[in-house]
Amino acid sequence: MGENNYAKELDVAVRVVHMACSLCQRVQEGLVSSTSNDHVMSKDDDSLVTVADWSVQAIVSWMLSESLSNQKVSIVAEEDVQTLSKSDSVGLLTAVVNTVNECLAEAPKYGLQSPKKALGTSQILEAISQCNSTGGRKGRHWVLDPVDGTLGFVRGDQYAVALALIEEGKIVIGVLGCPNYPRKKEWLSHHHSSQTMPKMSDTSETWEKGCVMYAQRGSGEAWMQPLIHGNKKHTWSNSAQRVQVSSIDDPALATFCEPVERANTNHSFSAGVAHSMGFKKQPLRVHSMVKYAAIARGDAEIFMKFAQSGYKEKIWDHAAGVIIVEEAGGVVTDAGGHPLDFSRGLYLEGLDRGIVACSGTILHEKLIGAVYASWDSSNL
Ligand SMILES: Nc1ncnc2c1ncn2[C@@H]1O[C@H](COP(=O)(O)OS(=O)(=O)O)[C@@H](OP(=O)(O)O)[C@H]1O
Ligand SMILES: [Mg+2]
Ligand SMILES: [Mg+2]
Ligand SMILES: [Mg+2]
Repeated sequence: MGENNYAKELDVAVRVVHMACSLCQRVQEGLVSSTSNDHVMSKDDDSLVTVADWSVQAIVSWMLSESLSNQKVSIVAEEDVQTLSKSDSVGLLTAVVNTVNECLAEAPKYGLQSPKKALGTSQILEAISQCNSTGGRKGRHWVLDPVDGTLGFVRGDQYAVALALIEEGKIVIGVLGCPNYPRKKEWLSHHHSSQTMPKMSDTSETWEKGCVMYAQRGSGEAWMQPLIHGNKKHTWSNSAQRVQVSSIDDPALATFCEPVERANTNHSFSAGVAHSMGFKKQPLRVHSMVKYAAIARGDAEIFMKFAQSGYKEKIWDHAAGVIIVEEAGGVVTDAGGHPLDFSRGLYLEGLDRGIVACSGTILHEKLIGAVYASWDSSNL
């Protein structure tokens, strides 16, 4: 990964995200094939959380502390142990403990060290709850969304594992695991229930899906690795392929993506923007930061998200995706054209209306203009 200030951090982060992807695949297969949903819970805000969300947070927290123990590890992450510690969550907690230990036992496959003995419940709860940093403009903070797009995850569809490092308020590393990223970009637009694509739960080697992408600030390069698949006795090999944004700058040929759920973005506003831009294609609605991955890989040109006013975007929903798109040659700003500010704590404070990511400056300038023009005439 070249000589740089963050070589060790990036190396550990990429390996641990590979481990997390494997964990998620196993849990997702179980969820999709099971008739009960006792490994999925609702949080106080009615959003979903699963065994995978807590388990990934635990393994990332544990691995970062163990592997980078010469530094104090500050982690800002989505999950806490509130729901998991409730008296009626014993079954869930047992599932998390088993999932975490099963995953950590495989660490040597990824060139990392397993714990000497299986972690106990309290160690795992501690690893999860230690990710309670609030970030900010001083020092180093890891930013983790253990499962982004939990709804997609539960549906057997797209989701991502997102890990970034922020130093003095700036993102310096981003790693994005996309376990269901399809081999053919056309399959991104198919829901998992579609008859025309291989089933998401098909882990055979004939359909190699999934990747881990990563980038480091200022390198001008973004990279992608295939997931380590199946039961093959792989030893870690760091084969990576460079990714770059699309060169399409004609809106008529461009693909734009947006969140699936109406609750998370204003579909009719983005449809108006798309119309005035002259986009011809239907929007690509995909769960999670896989949308950023699609821009970085050149499979789509635009990502727009306009959350309801009053909703504050969280840094873990964007950090890894933003740096990967930028280093792959793209542009990410708020709807006013200003860079996103990751230095103000848990939220993207001061965000102007929404988030736009584009494959290049030509589309970006047009898009910002189209958002301004559409804003006044909309009743957002
Ligand atoms: N009301 C509202 N508005 C906007 N955004 C919200 C809202 N509520 C939640 N979230 C965050 O959206 C994250 C999921 O984004 P997606 O792009 O995957 O959404 S969608 O499922 O495709 O609709 C999701 O991330 P995860 O919780 O990690 O799945 C949330 O952080
Ligand atoms: Mg969530
Ligand atoms: Mg998220
Ligand atoms: Mg999440």
